[in-house]
Amino acid sequence: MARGRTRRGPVSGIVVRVIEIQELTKRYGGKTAVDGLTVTVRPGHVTGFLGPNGAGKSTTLRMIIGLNRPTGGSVTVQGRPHASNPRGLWYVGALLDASEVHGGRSASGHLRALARSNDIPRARVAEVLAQVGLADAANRRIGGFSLGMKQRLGIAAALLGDPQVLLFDEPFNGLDPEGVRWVRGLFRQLAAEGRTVFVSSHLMSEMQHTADHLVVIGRGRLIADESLSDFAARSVRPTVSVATPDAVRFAEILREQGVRVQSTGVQTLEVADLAAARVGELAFTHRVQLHELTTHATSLEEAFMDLTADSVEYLAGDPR
Ligand SMILES: Nc1ncnc2c1ncn2[C@@H]1O[C@H](COP(=O)(O)OP(=O)(O)OP(=O)(O)O)[C@@H](O)[C@H]1O
Repeated sequence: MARGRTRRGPVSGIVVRVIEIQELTKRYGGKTAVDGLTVTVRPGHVTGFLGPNGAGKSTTLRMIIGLNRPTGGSVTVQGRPHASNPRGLWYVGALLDASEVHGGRSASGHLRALARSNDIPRARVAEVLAQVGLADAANRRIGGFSLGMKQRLGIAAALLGDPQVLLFDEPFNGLDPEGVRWVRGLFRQLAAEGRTVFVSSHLMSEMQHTADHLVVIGRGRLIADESLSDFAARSVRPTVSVATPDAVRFAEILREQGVRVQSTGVQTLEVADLAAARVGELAFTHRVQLHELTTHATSLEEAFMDLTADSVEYLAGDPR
């Protein structure tokens, strides 16, 4: 934080960094984009906000900062509706749509305008441009920026007011692998500083290396709100692939033990909920010859797709 600044929280002397979402609903005509969502997003974590396309993530983020007005329910940041916070960027920094910037302006001109309208010291502009790696592009027109550079500029704008609450909508779009690694490190650092970091994505593969807590929605409704490790423990079940010339008999033996078995080919089986060592022991006891015994873990991405399968709005057609 810039020297000499004092943070004026909503309650004198106390900084509340939490986002409280209560029964939040947004309808567009007959379409319900967000449907009675209740979630608390806490400080000190990177919270991943996951859901398939059209699940209502962007609409929720826009309602958090008062850009969209809820049809029902409420959302408060640091104890009050954000739209009523004067000098908003001191409280909440948000990267929503990185392409929504004036292409004719320079990067530093864009940030200077934001700083001016939010009463933020001008010195912060150079600080945040350096922080996101755009110091050399400070005077270049945004219109010539790549999508990745626009994302970095959007992140710089979010950091400008040194806020305790940060929202990022699909921040990895357009970033190269080095950019992705950098953003992950930045989010972890911001959370370690005790800030609230809420990051939307429709890809679990992006979130599993970024977030430590997950909020999953589908069709505007809450599906899961738990730590990444709890989600993984609950949903990632190892399966064991078995290849044997005696597949039919071995499947019977396993079923007699109460084990779930599926035939995956003439000589192959997939065994659920039983460790490979135990499968091997049973084969040995019953003199079943094994050609292969391999453990697979379902990926978190598969678990996420299973979880949200009923809420996917846009399914690709059969490519025949
Ligand atoms: N201004 C609007 N007018 C009408 N419908 C809208 C509007 N904004 C969003 N919607 C609809 O609300 C639903 C939720 O959209 P939203 O953009 O919040 O989803 P999302 O989870 O952010 O999706 P994505 O990952 O594709 O960005 C979608 O069905 C969308 O078509």
